[in-house]
Amino acid sequence: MEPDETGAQVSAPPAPDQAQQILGDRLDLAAAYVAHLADTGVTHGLIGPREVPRLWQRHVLNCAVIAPAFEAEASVADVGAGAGLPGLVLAIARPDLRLVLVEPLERRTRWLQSVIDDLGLDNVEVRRAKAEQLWGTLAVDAVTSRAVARLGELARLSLPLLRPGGTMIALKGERATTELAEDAEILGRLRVADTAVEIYGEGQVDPPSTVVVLRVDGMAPQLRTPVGSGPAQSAEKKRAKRAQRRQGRR
Ligand SMILES: C[S@@+](CC[C@H](N)C(=O)[O-])C[C@H]1O[C@@H](n2cnc3c(N)ncnc32)[C@H](O)[C@@H]1O
Repeated sequence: MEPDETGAQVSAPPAPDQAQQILGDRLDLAAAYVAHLADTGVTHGLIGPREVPRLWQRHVLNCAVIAPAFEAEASVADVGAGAGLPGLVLAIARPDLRLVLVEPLERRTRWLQSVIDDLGLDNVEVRRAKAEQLWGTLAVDAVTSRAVARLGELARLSLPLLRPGGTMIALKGERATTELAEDAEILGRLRVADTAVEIYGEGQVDPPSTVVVLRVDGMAPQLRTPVGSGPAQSAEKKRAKRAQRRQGRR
């Protein structure tokens, strides 16, 4: 941790070359976003205070390295945007993209909007809703997510937001391959035609970012019942709760 001159915790800056290489001329905007995260992001309960020293390495740069995954000028919905990870980072890193941050909690959507206004970003909007409430109203090129649900449930929520031929890109970390195998049955019911695990940011961030990429034949069906309440799902919920406790999120 790095106290500033007043003793407050501040975010450890990335190595200049590393951040410059990843964010280029968008680095100043990213730094302004990190400053918001470290300040009102913490006081408003969007990010745990213990995350502050690692905002760059563990959160912002890990999200920024997936920016090359998107086609030029693609429309992208970030499901469960929370504090803007990865959606707001992508809007910063790729001004050609059009982002929709989908987040049901009002406290979070208000904070996101205030940060967007302060940064002057014009390629991102906030929608206060659950993903499933937007089925049939959004048809985007790509849907992203991080730390929202395990893969099967995430696919159920996200795939109906895609246009035919669109791509779901989920930041999944080391459990990517396991969840693909464990949730194969529900992915089949959702008409997933192609699956891949891709690594971004090798040699740029440690660890590099692992994403699951899903493509559907045509439109995915809208399944109203949440996926799974079996042992795997319960284990995932426990993992998510432990992670939230660790991060001190409310
Ligand atoms: C653990 S947070 C992760 C936030 C952010 N993606 C990150 O990586 O820090 C999960 C977020 O998903 C949101 N969420 C939960 N269910 C959702 C749903 N059905 N549709 C959209 N967002 C949802 C929650 O409100 C919360 O902000």
